[in-house]
Formats: sequence, structure tokens, C-alpha cells
Amino acid sequence: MIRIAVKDLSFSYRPGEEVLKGITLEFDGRSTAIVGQNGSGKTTFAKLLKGLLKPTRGEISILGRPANQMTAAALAPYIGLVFQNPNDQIFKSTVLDEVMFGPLNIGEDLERAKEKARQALEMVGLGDRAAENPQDLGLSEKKRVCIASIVAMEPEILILDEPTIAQDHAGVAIVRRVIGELKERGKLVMAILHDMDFVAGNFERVIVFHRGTVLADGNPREIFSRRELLERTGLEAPHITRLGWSLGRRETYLTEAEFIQAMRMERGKGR
Ligand SMILES: Nc1ncnc2c1ncn2[C@@H]1O[C@H](COP(=O)(O)OP(=O)(O)OP(=O)(O)O)[C@@H](O)[C@H]1O
Repeated sequence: MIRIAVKDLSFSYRPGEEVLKGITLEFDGRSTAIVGQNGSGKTTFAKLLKGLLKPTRGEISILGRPANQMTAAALAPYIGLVFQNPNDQIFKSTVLDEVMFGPLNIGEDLERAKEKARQALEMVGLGDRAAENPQDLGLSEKKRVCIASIVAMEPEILILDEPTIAQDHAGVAIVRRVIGELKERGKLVMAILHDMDFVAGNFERVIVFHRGTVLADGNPREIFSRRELLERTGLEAPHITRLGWSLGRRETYLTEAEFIQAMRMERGKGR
């Protein structure tokens, strides 16, 4: 099922300077990573989908609704965006109030909003921080509060802008688990990412933005096999892919498990 359809989408912040240039894309249920150099237009694209910016040209349909004619607030029950910088999102004085704000805003009653907020906080590993002031938390935890705020609204589409930034190993594992759980619930999860290891291990589709256009679109193995594409767009292949290449392998390994399996099979054949 197509959840988002984007047709000939262009956008300029200033007249004559197009930041997005005639993008046409459809999104089904596959988890999707949007990658590309700084300034290629990824965040602008996400803000357009969420209704925070209006296209200079083109059309956006979200779950069959004409999103270019809708406000971000009207789109809130269907699509949520977690900002790259938590300080752009957080404004309440307790973590619980922050996460309850979204569900309350889309019409949940107080008890239900509280329940959803508590569940979302558990999901992001912050179940015991509900009473704290979000401004007293570290960046990694603030970021997870923002993820919980969107998860608590249970939209069908979630866009996470750089969810792994500022996360340590444990934080990255939590973000991975959250994405997996959302996928299991049938949500469309999209994320803007610079961490290619995370992209390779966690997403079914990768879209490469380059100077306001879509340069490539495929599954991670297709994308990370294209060395000339990676070079041209300044993207670094996942570390395990590069390790395979430096050992002279032609295969594109995406995870350590795949790499180890291939090594074991080779050793087995050698005996
Ligand atoms: N509010 C704004 N006003 C004017 N220009 C902007 C604004 N926000 C972004 N831009 C410009 O639009 C272009 C695309 O920016 P955008 O943030 O969408 O790229 P990005 O791919 O998300 O980059 P990054 O990976 O650094 O987040 C850049 O040239 C940027 O300088």
C-alpha cells in the first residue's frame, strides 16, 4: 500500500534557489533511510512531508490526503517528525508532560494520554525519568524523549531526523529496538541518517539525496555495492562493507553476522 506519494516536488527558501528539484517518490511500508551529503535537502524534504513547509511546486499525498493543503497540526495524527535537535521540540517542564502533549493535542483524554506517554517512555528506556525536567537530561536522553513524544501519538508514519546522533552504544541499541518494534506494529519508519552502519543493519530501503534530487533508490545491498555512487555523493560504505572490500571480497557485506558467516563458509571449504 502506498502511504506517501510525492509528485514533482520542488521547494525554495529564497526565490531562484531551489533546494529540492522536482522529486517524485512513493513510500510503501518499507523502513526507509534517507541519506546524502549535508545540505542535500533531506531535512527540508521531511519538513515538507510533515506540512511544516509548503511546496513551491508539486503535490504530496499522505495516506491519500492532500498534504499540501493541510497544516502540520491537521497532519499530526498521521505523520510525526522527530527533529534533529531536541531543543527545537522540547518545551514542557516534565518528561511526562512533554510526551503527553502530543496525544492530548490530537484529542486523547488525560488518562489515555498518560498511559500512552508512559508506554512510549518505557519503549525508549526512560520509564523511570517521567518526573524529571527534560532540560536536566543529557542530549542522548532528550533525543529519546522526543522520539517517545512522537511514538505516543501512534501515527502511521514516523520520520526520525538523525536518531542515532549523540547516542552511545546502549542508546543506539534502544533506537534500533524502537525502530524494530514500530516496524512490527506496521508503521512506516523513515529516518535521515549519516551513520551508514546503522542504515545497513536496520533499513529495507535507502534513498540517496544529492543537491536536491534523488540520485539513487534501492535496498541497502544495491546502494552500498555502488562504489562510484558512494564516492560521488561523499557517502562512506558501512565499516563491514569496507572491511570486505579491503580483504579483496567482491560481495557487499552489510552486517558483522553476514561477514562472519561468509568467513566460516570459506574456512569450511578450505578444509
Ligand atoms: N530555514 C532556512 N532558510 C534558508 N535556507 C535554508 C534553511 N534551512 C535549510 N536551508 C538550506 O537548504 C539547503 C538544504 O538544507 P537541508 O537542511 O534540507 O539539508 P540536509 O540534507 O538535511 O542537510 P544536513 O545533513 O546537514 O542536515 C541547504 O543549502 C541549507 O543551507
